[in-house]
Amino acid sequence: MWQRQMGGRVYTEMDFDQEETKAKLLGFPGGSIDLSKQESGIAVLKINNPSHMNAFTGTMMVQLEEKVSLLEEWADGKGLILQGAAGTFCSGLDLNAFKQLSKPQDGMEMCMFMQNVLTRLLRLPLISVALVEGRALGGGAELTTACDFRLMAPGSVIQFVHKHMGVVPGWGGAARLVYLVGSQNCLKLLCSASKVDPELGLHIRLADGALKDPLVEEGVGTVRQQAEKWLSHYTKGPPAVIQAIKKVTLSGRELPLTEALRTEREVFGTVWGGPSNLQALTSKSKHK
Ligand SMILES: CC[C@H](C(=O)O)C(=O)SCCNC(=O)CCNC(=O)[C@H](O)C(C)(C)COP(=O)(O)OP(=O)(O)OC[C@H]1O[C@@H](n2cnc3c(N)ncnc32)[C@H](O)[C@@H]1OP(=O)(O)O
Repeated sequence: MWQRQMGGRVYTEMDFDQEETKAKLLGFPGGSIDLSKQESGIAVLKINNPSHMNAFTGTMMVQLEEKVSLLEEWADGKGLILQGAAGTFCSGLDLNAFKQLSKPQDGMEMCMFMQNVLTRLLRLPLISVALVEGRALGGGAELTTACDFRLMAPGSVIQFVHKHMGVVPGWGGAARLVYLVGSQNCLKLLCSASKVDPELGLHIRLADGALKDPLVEEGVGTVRQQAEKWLSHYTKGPPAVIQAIKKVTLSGRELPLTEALRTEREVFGTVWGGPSNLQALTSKSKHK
């Protein structure tokens, strides 16, 4: 159950032919998703298509799936920052691809593919942060909700513009948004397609932090440095323990209580009597 719920995807081969969808998506090229893993255990995933405000092409969807697979296997990983290239987050689906995927069946297959990938992204045993600079529009706004936390840079905007496009979120963004801000705020954001700036983001709890402007406040570091510092408060310690914390949090969030409790026991068993636990006991640590 744990493997199926936590590691698994939403849709299986019974629902759609993932390989056929991948092949179709690769027909919409442009941009890339770049992964860099740091020794600190923090990785950065970069959405890279700056000439189109980091719009998401089919190739980028396939590359995101590949990079998520690599991160699932990263034993030393603790944290992840999702960032757009060139000072902006992501302007959503590449509208050129949209023109060619406009049949409902094509749209649903793309949604199934993206829901699988973004669910796996959210379920990574890493503490993940979307670093929002510039704009996160449409599918880009949905992407921000596939991370554990959102940090907003000065002047940044998250906007669920779907209504203006005559659609609703399809990459799982509505389901995750309800979880984050509640159904009342979700309805308001989707029905108004209004802009969420850092102040509003903090108010409705879509954002977990507002970053400082390095051009205005001296010595605060770039927004990326600020995000790394923010994340480092939550990733101090050995990877096995940080990953275990993410797993018990996810199981509490996703599973019925009895299953969540069983999962918690299993995860507990992976750290109890482990090196960090024994070291803490022998050093008689005090929590003053
Ligand atoms: C589930 C997916 C979801 C849905 O189905 O609803 C979507 O994500 S749909 C896409 C939602 N996003 C948009 O509609 C974005 C539309 N674009 C804009 O609003 C503006 O381009 C903006 C605000 C992102 C940037 O405006 P600015 O004036 O700063 O720059 P430009 O408009 O000149 O943009 C530069 C360059 O980028 C191209 N661009 C921007 N976004 C997209 C996109 N989503 N797809 C394809 N191309 C995009 C824009 O056309 C310009 O290209 P150029 O060749 O220079 O004209």
